[in-house]
Amino acid sequence: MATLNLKNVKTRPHPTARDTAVAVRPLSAGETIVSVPAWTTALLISEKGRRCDWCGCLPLPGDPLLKCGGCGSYWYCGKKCQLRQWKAHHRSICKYYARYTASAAFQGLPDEEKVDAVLLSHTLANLHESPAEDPAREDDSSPYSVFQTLIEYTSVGYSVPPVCGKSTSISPSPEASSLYARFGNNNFVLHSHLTAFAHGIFPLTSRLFNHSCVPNAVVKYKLKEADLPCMEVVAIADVAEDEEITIPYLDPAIPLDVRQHQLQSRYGFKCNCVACTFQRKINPVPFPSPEDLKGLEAILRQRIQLTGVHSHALSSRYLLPQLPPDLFPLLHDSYLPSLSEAFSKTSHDGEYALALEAGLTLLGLYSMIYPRNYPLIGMHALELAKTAWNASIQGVPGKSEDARLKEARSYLVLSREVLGVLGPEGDPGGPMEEINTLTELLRADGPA
Ligand SMILES: C[S@@+](CC[C@H](N)C(=O)[O-])C[C@H]1O[C@@H](n2cnc3c(N)ncnc32)[C@H](O)[C@@H]1O
Repeated sequence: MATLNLKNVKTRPHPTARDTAVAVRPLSAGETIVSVPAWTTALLISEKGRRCDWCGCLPLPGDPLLKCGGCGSYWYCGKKCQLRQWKAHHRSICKYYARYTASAAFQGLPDEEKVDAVLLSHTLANLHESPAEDPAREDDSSPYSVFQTLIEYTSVGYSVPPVCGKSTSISPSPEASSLYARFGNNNFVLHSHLTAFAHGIFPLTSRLFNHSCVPNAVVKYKLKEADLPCMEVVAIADVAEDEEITIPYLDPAIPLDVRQHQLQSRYGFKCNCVACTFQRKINPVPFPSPEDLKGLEAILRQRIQLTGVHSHALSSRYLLPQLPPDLFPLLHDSYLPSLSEAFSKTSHDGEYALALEAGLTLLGLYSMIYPRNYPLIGMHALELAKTAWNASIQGVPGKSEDARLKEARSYLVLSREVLGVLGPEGDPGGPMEEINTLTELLRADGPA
């Protein structure tokens, strides 16, 4: 396929990744770079019967999902979603689905692969079912054509899962093999408020965006009844014209070795982003001794300098490579998980003073590891705001009620700013609604 040239982004050759996406014009944090409807999706096993198999929406209260009368295993918001999925692929799957999912070949797959097996079945059925509507084989910008140009999965030893349909053969067809060869390193896990609910194929996004552990864009999903989920790639930093646009293929906070292994085995490349390069240079780091830890954590909290006004309290530059050597032990693989667990446990147990201290330390660590405006920072700031609010209600010693409320407000402002850059996504409600509710409660509690 030739280079792509869209409104905000185009492809440019890359020395090792074939192509990369660059901005066609300057982009601001919060701008949607591309909007790509799913080609096909498949719900996670845990979400079956909970949301619509077509549009991914949750049912409205008092309006249960409609079950497919044929297979009894697909659920829809209503007739419109059902009809659309029927035409897209369900009519060639429905009567074989029960036999397929009960088969030893399907049952033997791990859950994640079961979802990909169903996704492959949907995709193949879609190709066979709608040739007239699918301009695929001629139109070079159709999802099918773009998908066929994607880089193949290089991992050795994967096998093509069984496909649902008339044939009971477990040997994959050349078409199934060719599609599946691009699944592992190109497909996406759809999420709502950072919680996964489906796997999906978005060929244009796969064709465009490379990975970085310090990305300047992230993906989110918009859900609308009767439409397939739509992916939006959103800039989380200002991007200059011609600058590369990258997204995270995995959580940049995963320990370096695990991250590198996953990027190599699943995507076939060695990541040379600024975070990996720096972490490779300083690895291995010692675990901080209990005596040192208290002092290092205090420094981390000071570095945040949460002024109580806005996210500009967090630096706009990516600071990890400037980390003073004294603080390197905080990058030990087991430190972040233990700190995160300490925060969850203490806030769950109502030990709010301890939770607020651990939570602020964790915010300090996140702000070093993640780029500014990374959604998880906003989610964590919201948790901290709720914890500070609870501490104010409980009259937790150590600070006055007013000081706790002020703390809650400052975390809330940070959370709103960071999640505001991402904008609305996923299911209704979620963090933005929680931020609005808490803002009202805090307003009722007197002046800032
Ligand atoms: C979803 S595609 C990205 C688009 C791809 N560059 C292309 O030209 O079609 C994923 C593949 O791109 C390559 N890739 C992505 N990020 C990379 C990076 N940071 N460094 C090197 N290769 C990368 C890998 O081959 C990976 O399997």
